[in-house]
Amino acid sequence: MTTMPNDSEPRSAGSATVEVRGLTKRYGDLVAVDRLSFSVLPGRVTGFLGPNGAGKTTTLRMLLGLTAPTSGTATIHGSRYADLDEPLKAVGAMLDESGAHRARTGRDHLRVQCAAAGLPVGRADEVLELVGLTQAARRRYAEYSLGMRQRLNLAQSMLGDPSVLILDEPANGLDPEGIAWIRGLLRDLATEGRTVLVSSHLIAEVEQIADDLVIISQGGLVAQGPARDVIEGLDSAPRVRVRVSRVAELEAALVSGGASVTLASSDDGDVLLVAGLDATAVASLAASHGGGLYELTEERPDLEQTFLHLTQGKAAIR
Ligand SMILES: Nc1ncnc2c1ncn2[C@@H]1O[C@H](COP(=O)(O)OP(=O)(O)OP(=O)(O)O)[C@@H](O)[C@H]1O
Repeated sequence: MTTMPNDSEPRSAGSATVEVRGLTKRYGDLVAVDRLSFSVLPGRVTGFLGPNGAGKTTTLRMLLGLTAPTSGTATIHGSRYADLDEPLKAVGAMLDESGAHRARTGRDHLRVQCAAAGLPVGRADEVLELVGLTQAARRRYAEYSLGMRQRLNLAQSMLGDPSVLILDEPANGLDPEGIAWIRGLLRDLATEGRTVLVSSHLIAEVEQIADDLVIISQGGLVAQGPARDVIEGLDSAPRVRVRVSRVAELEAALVSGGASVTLASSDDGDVLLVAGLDATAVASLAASHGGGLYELTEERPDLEQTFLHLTQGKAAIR
């Protein structure tokens, strides 16, 4: 896909290229990252997930040598970022803004970056093409939409043709077409053998693209592993919603039948939310104990709700 092969870096799947071990960051009394350990494999897209404030950016900044850990280690190809021989070829990063001057064109911004990094200036046009900004290359940064700025930021991270990409919320500001595009690009980059670590606070955003997931909450690890296994491990079992005339009697029968029951109110009166029994079992108990049956439906919590519940409760599912 790119024209600057970097033969010094491994491109085949194998052992982890990013390793985080016991990583901790304290700001006074606040523990932003708490003894975090995880590994990221080459040739795969790894989604780094957590709600706002979970510690994702702080972790990525420590990986990139921008924030000093309180304790623990974060390495790329076995070295701390500061010890990498050719950091721009080893790692491309996208954090916050690109730092582009508002009056400068996107192309000139990248050319300046090339010159500063000792890369051929022609590389600027290659990465602009890669992110679909060729048409806008000569427009000033001030005129770029948020989505275009994200693309330029991504182009900048690709300048050194890095084998590891660390991207903080790259889909922010992109429209649905842009999101589909970035998914395709990340997939291609991983297929080329690169390590792609991409953060998000929305599980749905990375669910379709990530091969692996690392989920954190309040600075600590909640789950990590192949995305399919992690998602299957989330408690997304359906629950049954039932409305009857004899609510208390049915509730008692459900509980003695082994269900866990939550009483909620709705516009139509009290409703029982039942987990641990399927709809047929609930219907049968409702027929014998509930009196008049007004409603019985099966609800499957959506993935985002399950993720929020998991990270708020910080229940470990490893
Ligand atoms: N420089 C700092 N000084 C003090 N506290 C900080 C600093 N940087 C981050 N924090 C705090 O550390 C915690 C983790 O923040 P961080 O930005 O890493 O989370 P995040 O998961 O990236 O969230 P978001 O998606 O909102 O950026 C937050 O409580 C934040 O307020």
